[in-house]
Amino acid sequence: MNLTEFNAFDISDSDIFEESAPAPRPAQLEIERAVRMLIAAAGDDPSREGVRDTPSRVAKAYAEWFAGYRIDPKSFLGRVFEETEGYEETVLLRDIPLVSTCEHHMAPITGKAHVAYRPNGRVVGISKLSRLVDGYARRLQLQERLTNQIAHALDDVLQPRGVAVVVEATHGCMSTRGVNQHGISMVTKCWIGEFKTDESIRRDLLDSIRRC
Ligand SMILES: Nc1nc2c(ncn2[C@@H]2O[C@H](COP(=O)(O)OP(=O)(O)OP(=O)(O)O)[C@@H](O)[C@H]2O)c(=O)[nH]1
Ligand SMILES: [Zn+2]
Repeated sequence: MNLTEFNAFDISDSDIFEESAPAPRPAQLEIERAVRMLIAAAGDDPSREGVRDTPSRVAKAYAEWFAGYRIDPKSFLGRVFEETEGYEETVLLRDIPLVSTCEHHMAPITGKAHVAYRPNGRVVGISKLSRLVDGYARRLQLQERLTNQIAHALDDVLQPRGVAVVVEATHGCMSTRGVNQHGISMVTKCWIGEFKTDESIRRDLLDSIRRC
């Protein structure tokens, strides 16, 4: 897509969803123009003092909310450590804060992810698990896809004996519009390897997530 020819209504799915090579994004001024249109559509006056700078703020916010299109989250797992002293039990990073955006309504998804793996001689720095979650979350997402992407990335790179990802999140599109229901959370899970085949390992993990 040529930026100089950009029209806000011409973005196609392939422009947005190319996995490894994200498409160029609309220029700042084009985003601001679209946001002014949305302010007017909401029924307000885009030239009013209070909202005059809102389009540029929203453009900046987009860069944060959708930073995940600019990176390959798997690259965070590039550094692995092999001196694990034979540690073979589950490694769990619990309660990773999650901020994402629902692809159906562009409403916030907020919650927590729990990411676990059973090492096969190699471990990663635990902060990289948080970065991995954030990298996939900062895109337009379905919770199911997000859960699977995190798990399969960890499995591909680390090739551990098992991977488990549990995501619990609330969807703004349910709490602020539509059914307008608060206090609901969606729970999604992905089990790979020993977490899928061994029920006691899975149960032990769920116990650890609920509280050590
Ligand atoms: N499975 C799944 N559904 C989601 C997710 N995020 C939002 N949804 C749902 O996506 C659905 C979209 O349904 P539609 O009927 O096309 O849209 P809608 O008319 O706005 O639906 P309502 O939200 O029921 O008003 C809704 O049921 C949302 O609750 C998600 O991560 N996973
Ligand atoms: Zn939604």
